[in-house]
Amino acid sequence: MSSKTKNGHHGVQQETSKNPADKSWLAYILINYRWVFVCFFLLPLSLVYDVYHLARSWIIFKLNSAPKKHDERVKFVQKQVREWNKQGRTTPMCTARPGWQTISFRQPKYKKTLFNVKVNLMDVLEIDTERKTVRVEPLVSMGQLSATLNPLGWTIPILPEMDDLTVGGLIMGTGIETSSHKHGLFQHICVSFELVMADGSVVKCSKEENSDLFYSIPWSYGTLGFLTAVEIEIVPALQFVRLEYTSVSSLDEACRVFKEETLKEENNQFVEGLMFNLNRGVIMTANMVNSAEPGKLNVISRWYKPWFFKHVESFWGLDEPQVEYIPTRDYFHRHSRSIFWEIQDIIPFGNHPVFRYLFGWMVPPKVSLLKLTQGDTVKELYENNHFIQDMLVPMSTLSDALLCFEKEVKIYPVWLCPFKLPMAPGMLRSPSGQQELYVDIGTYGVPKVSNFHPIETTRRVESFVRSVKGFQMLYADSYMTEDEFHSMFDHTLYDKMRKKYDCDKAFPRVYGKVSRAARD
Ligand SMILES: Cc1cc2nc3c(=O)[nH]c(=O)nc-3n(C[C@H](O)[C@H](O)[C@H](O)COP(=O)(O)OP(=O)(O)OC[C@H]3O[C@@H](n4cnc5c(N)ncnc54)[C@H](O)[C@@H]3O)c2cc1C
Ligand SMILES: NC(=O)C1=CN([C@@H]2O[C@H](COP(=O)(O)OP(=O)(O)OC[C@H]3O[C@@H](n4cnc5c(N)ncnc54)[C@H](OP(=O)(O)O)[C@@H]3O)[C@@H](O)[C@H]2O)C=CC1
Ligand SMILES: CC(C)=CCC[C@@H](C)[C@H]1CC[C@H]2C3=C(CC[C@]12C)[C@@]1(C)CC[C@H](O)C[C@@H]1CC3
Repeated sequence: MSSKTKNGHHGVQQETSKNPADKSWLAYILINYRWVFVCFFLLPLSLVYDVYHLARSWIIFKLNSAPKKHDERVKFVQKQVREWNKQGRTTPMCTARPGWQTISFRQPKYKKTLFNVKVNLMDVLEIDTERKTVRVEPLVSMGQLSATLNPLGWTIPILPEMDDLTVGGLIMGTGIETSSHKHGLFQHICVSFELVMADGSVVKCSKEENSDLFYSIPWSYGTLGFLTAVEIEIVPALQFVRLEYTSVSSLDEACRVFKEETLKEENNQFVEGLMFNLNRGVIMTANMVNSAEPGKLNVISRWYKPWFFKHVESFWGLDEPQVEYIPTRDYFHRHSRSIFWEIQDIIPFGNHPVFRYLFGWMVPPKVSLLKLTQGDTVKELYENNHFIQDMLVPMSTLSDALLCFEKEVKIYPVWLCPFKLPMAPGMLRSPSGQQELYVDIGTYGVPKVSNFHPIETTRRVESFVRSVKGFQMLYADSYMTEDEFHSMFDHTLYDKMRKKYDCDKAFPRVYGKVSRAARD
């Protein structure tokens, strides 16, 4: 199992076995037997939560109440902001969405002290097949959106894979998927935003209207205004994805094949890599198709199917590329069931066929519920023995970046996802001023190096990323100083918009929200 430490212990057990005397029996049980709580309590609860949400969306969709209610809901957001103005603008604002519900790694501390504004807008508003757009409210999740669009034969061009990611979070933060080499980041498929600003007014922006505001919203983390609706591009969705797995056996080969496949933009709608160690990986390329070759269909969402990353690993070492067909929606959410590979630290036997056949239909536990119930002991354990980061680096530095991660954390699998960074104003400026090819390197798990230190190691990795003109995804822990943060992200347009829309007293700055100090 990838989470075994150097000396062979499971990551979650490492802490207790090192210092058994330090831990009370309760802590020991909480850490080593978290699976008992997860399997018998969280899994059924997650299921109930999902069924409730699905039923609610379906009823609203069928009753068509969402479009009519939208204006009313926006007025409620405006009312709260006007109230805040009346009260003398004393404490800055943030959304009232509780920290445990978010996918971001930490529970934001600032939620307890800032003025909380309820932005409970969670419905698909309109699908316009003529203009090829879908209009949604910010709490619409990726699972909800794919369930709505796919049966109608549509999808958004970039569908980040975890079901519970929300449109608002993906715009105010960022979103990426294996189609990003063609379409860019989530922000690049957005057509327009509707926001409630600090003075309570509603402002719409797009490339044509209030374009400065439009370009400064992505990565602003809710510090320019409250998002109330978004128009996103849609593209036709075919029934299946034809997936080709190519095994690579050295770092050079991995980087070469990954780059070549990414550059074949017209041939490959989706490109992804999983490295199982520095010299062993599988590069996947995929395209949507309408039919599957007989005997090659693999419905990976079925409850008894193995975790997707394990399935991918089984292709390593094969001489010829292997082909299979996966239903499109299953492909989009292929890493949801195993929370990438994080589930193996939570339910260590979760990929065993007996478990899959008996209980696989309840998996995964919801990230939000895991966060809510983790308690201080497990939180500390993750803090000290775990590393969750996505670093966006230029494709030309992929090999160096993988070497850096090997030296600093040695966590595998490593997720590789290419994306194009178009030339556009905003926080994420391409250093050359031209469109550039980047790659997201995702590392989630227990470090296998002896000198891992959560702060120092992360700071060294952050420093490497800055040195190659890369960017850190900010849902995870960032230990950069404010100056370092400013050297990574271009704040020029952001500062201009903060001034224009009088945000200083209204919202914290981005750094104030994403730095480790602002999070529990
Ligand atoms: C969430 C939602 C938003 C809507 N927004 C608008 C709107 O902005 N303007 C407007 O004129 N009508 C809107 N409608 C009404 C929709 O166009 C009617 O429900 C449609 O005319 C139903 O036609 P049907 O019975 O032939 O299709 P059905 O066979 O009932 O439609 C197939 C599926 O597509 C869904 N659907 C169809 N059209 C839309 C749409 N435009 N947006 C979202 N889902 C759709 C249906 O709810 C159904 O689930 C919306 C409906 C819903 C559920
Ligand atoms: N494949 C991918 O791309 C993946 C992306 N992620 C990351 O996860 C995060 C998204 O998680 P999610 O739980 O959806 O979002 P979060 O609730 O974590 O929100 C992220 C930020 O967006 C702000 N925000 C959200 N909605 C609004 C709104 N309506 N108006 C103003 N600000 C808003 C939040 O502000 P506030 O603090 O005020 O609540 C917060 O600062 C992103 O940071 C993303 O990068 C994680 C996994 C995979
Ligand atoms: C694909 C991209 C860009 C990112 C994927 C990141 C995710 C793998 C992580 C984002 C938040 C993480 C959390 C956990 C696992 C890994 C993420 C989903 C936990 C569920 C791990 C167990 C802890 O008790 C709670 C964590 C919450 C956040």
